Amino acid sequence: MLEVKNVSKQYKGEDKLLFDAVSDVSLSMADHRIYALVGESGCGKSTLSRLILGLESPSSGQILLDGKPISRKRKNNRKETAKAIQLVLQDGKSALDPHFTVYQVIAEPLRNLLALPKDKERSRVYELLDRMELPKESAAKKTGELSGGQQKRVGIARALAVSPRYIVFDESISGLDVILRKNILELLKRIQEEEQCSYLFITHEIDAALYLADEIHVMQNGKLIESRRWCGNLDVFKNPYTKQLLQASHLI
Ligand SMILES: Nc1ncnc2c1ncn2[C@@H]1O[C@H](COP(=O)(O)OP(=O)(O)OP(=O)(O)O)[C@@H](O)[C@H]1O
Repeated sequence: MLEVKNVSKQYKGEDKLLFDAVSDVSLSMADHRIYALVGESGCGKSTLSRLILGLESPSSGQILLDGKPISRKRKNNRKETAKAIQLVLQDGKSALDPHFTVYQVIAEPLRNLLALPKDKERSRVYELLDRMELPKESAAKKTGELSGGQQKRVGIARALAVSPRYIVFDESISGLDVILRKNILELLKRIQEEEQCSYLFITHEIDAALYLADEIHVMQNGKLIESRRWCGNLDVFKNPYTKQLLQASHLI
């Protein structure tokens, strides 16, 4: 269980005053489920994802993995957290070093976190390429030579490599055309069923959240304003802001 308990994060704004980028957020993530965090740009989604990954510390509150606080401060803790929770970033181009080959990018967490022998590492990389529907030959390509959709698949393969229990997707489908976006969403759904991991799927696109998630959490100005189990009935959403998001996506 991954638990976000009354977490706040303050930053200094341009006026030098502190403000809450994330304000008193609580969220429990069980195993084998998909959670979506939906909200507009600047509402605090990425800040919350950095806190969950232990890349930053909360100003107050706690993030607990199986009851223990998440920390990347010590090397051992960092490795344990990274094995359990992986991140897929929005933009394949900036998330992946364009000079590295696809093989190097996917093998890196296997080396750093699992220290697999070379033959096992190789077979795992090729297995992941296959599952991501990427051709074998792409292993030798530099990531900068790939299309946007292929870069996203490499980013997902890299996150999956160590079989994490949780994967945080931060705007991972934005910038794709409609067909690629649908393909990636279908792929994510299938992978989650196969791997039985949990996702925190962070997006400003509520329709994508509804396609994937078991639970929808809506964020505005750093706060969670509505959290619902998604049962396929849009009437469950009561908050006017959520309704605005649904209207903007032509869902109501
Ligand atoms: N390191 C930082 N220092 C100061 N302010 C920050 C920092 N990181 C984020 N912020 C501010 O905190 C608020 C929330 O930002 P955050 O990036 O978490 O939002 P977001 O919902 O992920 O937006 P986007 O989808 O555009 O990335 C914004 O006002 C942002 O400018």
